[in-house]
Amino acid sequence: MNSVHANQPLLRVQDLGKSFGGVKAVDGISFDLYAGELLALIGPNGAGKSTTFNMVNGQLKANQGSIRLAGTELIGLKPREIWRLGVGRTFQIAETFASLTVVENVQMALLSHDDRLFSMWRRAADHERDKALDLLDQVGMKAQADRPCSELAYGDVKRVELAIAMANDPKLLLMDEPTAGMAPRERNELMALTKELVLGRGMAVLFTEHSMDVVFAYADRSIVLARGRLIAEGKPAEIRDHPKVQEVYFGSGKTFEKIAQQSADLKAQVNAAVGATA
Ligand SMILES: Nc1ncnc2c1ncn2[C@@H]1O[C@H](COP(=O)(O)OP(=O)(O)OP(=O)(O)O)[C@@H](O)[C@H]1O
Repeated sequence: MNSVHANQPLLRVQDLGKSFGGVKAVDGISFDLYAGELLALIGPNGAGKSTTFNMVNGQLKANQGSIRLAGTELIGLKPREIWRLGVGRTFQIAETFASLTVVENVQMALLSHDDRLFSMWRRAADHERDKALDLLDQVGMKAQADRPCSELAYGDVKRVELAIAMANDPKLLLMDEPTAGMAPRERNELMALTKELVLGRGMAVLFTEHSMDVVFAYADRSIVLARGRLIAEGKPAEIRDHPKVQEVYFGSGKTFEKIAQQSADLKAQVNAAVGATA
């Protein structure tokens, strides 16, 4: 399945495993992720998605296997070291500083990247404001730079979170349920923007997602976990038609065909309405 890629993978995960007591939360999974790709990590509840995610960002230490970023082994490194190597992640709304303005939030992130101390905050108001504005421009939020984050609509907060994640100039961005709690139109706009950033910056995104319409519309490939094992990998159509996926993931009567059609309809409507490029 990876033979179409001429280059080396940015992220190479091999035989990765993690147990909690007797539970094998992740049981020997392997996958590759290439620059310029959005890879969805999907599967039913308890499949091992969060555990996998947290091993990649260093919050959890793997029991077995290997996670290499551009050839560098990440297992054993601290989360901050992994972040410094270029693995970023988006943080939820509660973790932005709601009382600060939009641009100040991004400046805080730039400050952190440059390893300045929080106590230097008084000088941070001037810290790389232009760079912060440029990041906000990339997510379509420059015009709202001086508004407090607390006043923003939810979809706009998500855009600011993306700008904050970009401050570290990540090679790999991890997004945990990026569209949770969003309306369909907002979901599509955020994912279209994410795709633009991936292509524009040549980075890669690994994201978990429960909304299959988002996965089918925006993921270049998906990997499917069930009970800690990787049961399928491929493009949306390959996932949709995979018998094992149908068996373990969709016992609910909601067919892939319906979801795929909803996803295509929704994307077409949004593109027509906002002129978005996906
Ligand atoms: N800290 C922990 N201690 C013990 N068991 C854990 C821990 N974290 C996860 N597990 C178990 O590991 C398995 C995988 O959990 P994980 O949270 O990775 O799944 P998930 O696919 O992210 O699920 P969800 O979609 O519900 O968030 C589950 O059986 C879970 O109960």
